[in-house]
Amino acid sequence: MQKQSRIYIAGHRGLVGSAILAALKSRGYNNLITRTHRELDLTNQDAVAAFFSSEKPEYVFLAAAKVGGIIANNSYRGEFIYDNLMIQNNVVHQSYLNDVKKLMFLGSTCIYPKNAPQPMKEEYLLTDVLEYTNEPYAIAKIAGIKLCESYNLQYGTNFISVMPTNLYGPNDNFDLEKSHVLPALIRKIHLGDALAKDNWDVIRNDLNTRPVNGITGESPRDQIVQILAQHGVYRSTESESGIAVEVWGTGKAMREFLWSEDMADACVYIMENCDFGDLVSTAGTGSTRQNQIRNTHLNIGTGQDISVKDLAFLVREVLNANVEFSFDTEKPDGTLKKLTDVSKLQSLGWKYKVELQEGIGRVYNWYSQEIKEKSTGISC
Ligand SMILES: NC(=O)C1=CN([C@@H]2O[C@H](COP(=O)(O)OP(=O)(O)OC[C@H]3O[C@@H](n4cnc5c(N)ncnc54)[C@H](OP(=O)(O)O)[C@@H]3O)[C@@H](O)[C@H]2O)C=CC1
Ligand SMILES: C[C@H]1O[C@H](OP(=O)(O)OP(=O)(O)OC[C@H]2O[C@@H](n3cnc4c(=O)[nH]c(N)nc43)[C@H](O)[C@@H]2O)[C@@H](O)[C@@H](O)C1=O
Repeated sequence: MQKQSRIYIAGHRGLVGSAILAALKSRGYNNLITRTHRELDLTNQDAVAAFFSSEKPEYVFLAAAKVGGIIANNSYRGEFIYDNLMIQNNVVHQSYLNDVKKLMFLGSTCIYPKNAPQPMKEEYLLTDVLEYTNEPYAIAKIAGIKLCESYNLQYGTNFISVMPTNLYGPNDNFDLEKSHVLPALIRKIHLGDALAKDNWDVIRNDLNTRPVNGITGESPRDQIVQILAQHGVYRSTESESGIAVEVWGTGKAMREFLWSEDMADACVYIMENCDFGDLVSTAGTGSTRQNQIRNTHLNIGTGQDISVKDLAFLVREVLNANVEFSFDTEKPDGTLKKLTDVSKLQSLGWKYKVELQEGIGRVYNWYSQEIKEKSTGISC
């Protein structure tokens, strides 16, 4: 990529897209193309075709998708499969028709079988059944990998698929129902600590920044207490601090977390240094060659994981919060372990930098700062 190349970042306001946009800007790329969801609905075939033919991007980062945590994936199954298939079909196909030089498709590690051997190598794709809670999303993502691979093989395109582990960072989704575990725990523990201290300014500012089911910081206290309890933050005589924060599932599920800016760094690094041809260049002949071509996607992760229970303890420690935890075993655990094997990416020369504890501190600072700015109207 040249500094003046026309680079389209689809999903530039999201967790990953915003980090990719910042990473490109900081490296001096100066011809960046963005559209919000409202400006360009990527599920709309005609709109996407018109956009590509007028903007003619040379490089594409496809970080737009329907994304959510375990309950959102399980509840909105139709939307997760339809939106993601439509977005990726439209963007990948128009990239081919408009001679895009290189495209990066973002998948997810949930493409691997539920009981895949650990750590999960790229070659474990399509070797067994998927985790049911996110099967529609995973099937859409697998279709995206195969779309890129098939276009590369038939049309000679240069489309690369990466499979990131669970990500976190600024601009994440902190919705208490639809978000992923790390932002959900940060927010619940933040609110629980404020409730323990009877710090209503903190609670009200949080709800004014992100209302919960229509309840804002201006709502009466009893309604606020009720809505927090519905989302697993409540007063409890059984806990020492007087506050319980509910953790979904047994707490035994293991997850691997990567800081979003590290993820963006990896994406730009791969786009700058790696082509589809490099990923198949070591392919042999016959069935060996076919197996190699089948597994040209790249895992992106840290190679380290933590149980959900220990994650809750770690978040509490970083936030210095005074809450106890209860476990809602009616909620699903999902895949019990999904640790990425990152040896392929490391052999290409990339490794993560930000450790989980540091990242949690950084994202909490971002979260607190955003609440401060929105509640005072003063931008720092
Ligand atoms: N978050 C995670 O832990 C992980 C994410 N990934 C993958 O990384 C990618 C980015 O995820 P993440 O940043 O977390 O997601 P976010 O939900 O934070 O952002 C998604 C972005 O997609 C845009 N978008 C969604 N639907 C449409 C649409 N129909 N038309 C146009 N734009 C749309 C949104 O636009 P707008 O802001 O304008 O509404 C938003 O900017 C996805 O492919 C996801 O599957 C993979 C593994 C883990
Ligand atoms: C990125 C990834 O994200 C999703 O898969 P997931 O990793 O299962 O998602 P999650 O972050 O929501 O949960 C991780 C674990 O954490 C537990 N958990 C505890 N307490 C809360 C909680 O309060 N909220 C949430 N969301 N989870 C909680 C939860 O029960 C589970 O055991 C899919 O989109 C998948 O397709 C995908 O790609």
